[in-house]
Amino acid sequence: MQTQPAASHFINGQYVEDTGGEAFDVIYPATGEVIAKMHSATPDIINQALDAARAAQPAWAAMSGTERGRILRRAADMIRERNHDLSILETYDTGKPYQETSVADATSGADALEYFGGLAASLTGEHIALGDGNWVYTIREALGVCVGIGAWNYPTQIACWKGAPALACGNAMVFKPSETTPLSALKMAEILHEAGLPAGLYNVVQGLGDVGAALVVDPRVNKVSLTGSVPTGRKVYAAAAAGMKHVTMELGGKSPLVIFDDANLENAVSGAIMANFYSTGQVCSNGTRVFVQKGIKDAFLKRLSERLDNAVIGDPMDPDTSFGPMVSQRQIDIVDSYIAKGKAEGARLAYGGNRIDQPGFWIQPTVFADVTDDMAIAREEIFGPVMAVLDFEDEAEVMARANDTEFGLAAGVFTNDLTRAHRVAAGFEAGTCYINTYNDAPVEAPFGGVKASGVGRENSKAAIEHYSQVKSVFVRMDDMEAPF
Ligand SMILES: NC(=O)c1ccc[n+]([C@@H]2O[C@H](COP(=O)([O-])OP(=O)(O)OC[C@H]3O[C@@H](n4cnc5c(N)ncnc54)[C@H](O)[C@@H]3O)[C@@H](O)[C@H]2O)c1
Ligand SMILES: O=CCc1c[nH]cn1
Repeated sequence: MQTQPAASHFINGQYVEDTGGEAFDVIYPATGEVIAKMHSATPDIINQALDAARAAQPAWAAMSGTERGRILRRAADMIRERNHDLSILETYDTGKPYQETSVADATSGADALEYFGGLAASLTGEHIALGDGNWVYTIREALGVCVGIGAWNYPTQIACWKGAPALACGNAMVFKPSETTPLSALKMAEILHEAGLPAGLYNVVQGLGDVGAALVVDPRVNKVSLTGSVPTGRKVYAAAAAGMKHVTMELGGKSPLVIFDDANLENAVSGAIMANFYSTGQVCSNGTRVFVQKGIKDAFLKRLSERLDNAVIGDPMDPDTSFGPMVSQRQIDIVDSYIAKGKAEGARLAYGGNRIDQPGFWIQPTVFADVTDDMAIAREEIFGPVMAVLDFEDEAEVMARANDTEFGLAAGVFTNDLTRAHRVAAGFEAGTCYINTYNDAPVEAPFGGVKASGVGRENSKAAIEHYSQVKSVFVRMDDMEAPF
């Protein structure tokens, strides 16, 4: 497959290059090979993208929602038709196994375009009756130019989760993918334009944090949506606030997964695997603090080890492979440092813990048992395949401990006690909660965090609130009065 794109950026409906921008390599995580060479956006490239977005947006907003939606839904169909090639590209970009990318990346992007394309025609205001026959109507308006900034773990999904609602509401988008995974957003831009999106409405510019920062402060930008870490979120939120811009912040987490001793063991182990090892542990909502009630602890750890032995670690392009490499040298070094901290702090290494000696960024799925709340591996987001198993005695105790964190992205519970399940879900300080399941993220449901994990919601009708604003128009039918 040709992994080198025609140029680094996609602006005003076409590929654009500016070799004056700092060069950077795209690495295939499974082998460490360079698969593309890109250039970071120069100030001129950023200007071109924002000017194109600004110029194209009013006519797009003036189109009917039905027309806008038709284009988005056409793009969704095209993504599905090309799912195989897009999934291979996503695997090159991220290292995630094709077994995953073929069902969870381009398809998730297509779901978002289909869902928001379907909603576009029904984005309406309302009529509000006042006294004496007077009334107010509301108009749901686009915000203008939206900037999307992506993380590297779900590059296609993030490009679409931000682009689809933005475009459905009549906005233009300038999207900056993560510098680690810059390829697939360009494909999304290509497909959207092939589907009929007018030029200038979905632009992709490449670069590191400085390019993102330049976009956030630009006065032509009305809204910023970031998917990234909490430290980056704090900077981007502050910069956006200075310009009084709308924001969505999809940030990191250290989510709890609570397993009671009445849970179905096999399902609980499946939940813990999905909460820690899918995408080689690089999922924002991962339940990496696995609280296991003492009565089920030994059985849980035994069955977890048996199931982990079944992981197929190998060539990510092989459809049988279920566990791939980490995304980058930087990320595997971070994970390694946390494994060292876990050992140093006295946690018991129950599974894995070693790098796999081959080119690329390979590490074993890793489980620490006997973890305590104060350990770094229980408090800080690792963003890799490292599960921390903590013991607990009762519900009140575990709820206090589960919520004792600055994060609040997700939380899960496994139990067969119906009332306890709902009580626990209600008590979690988290934006996305799971009962007897983990890490589902369908477009129909709101997704996002509370506390330091974020502001706003992606997906579902809730996202519309974050990509549009409401104007109230007061109408007086009788005479207007004044005091003098
Ligand atoms: N809540 C969610 O939906 C969600 C989803 C995926 C990933 N994440 C989080 O993302 C993190 C991993 O991704 P990452 O390592 O790419 O995160 P990161 O914060 O390092 O980078 C995210 C993006 O922000 C850009 N950036 C960096 N500094 C910036 C600045 N000052 N101004 C503007 N942009 C800037 C980067 O270039 C990148 O595109 C984890 O914390 C993970 O939990 C959250
Ligand atoms: O990485 C965060 C978003 C997500 C969660 N599950 C699938 N995608």
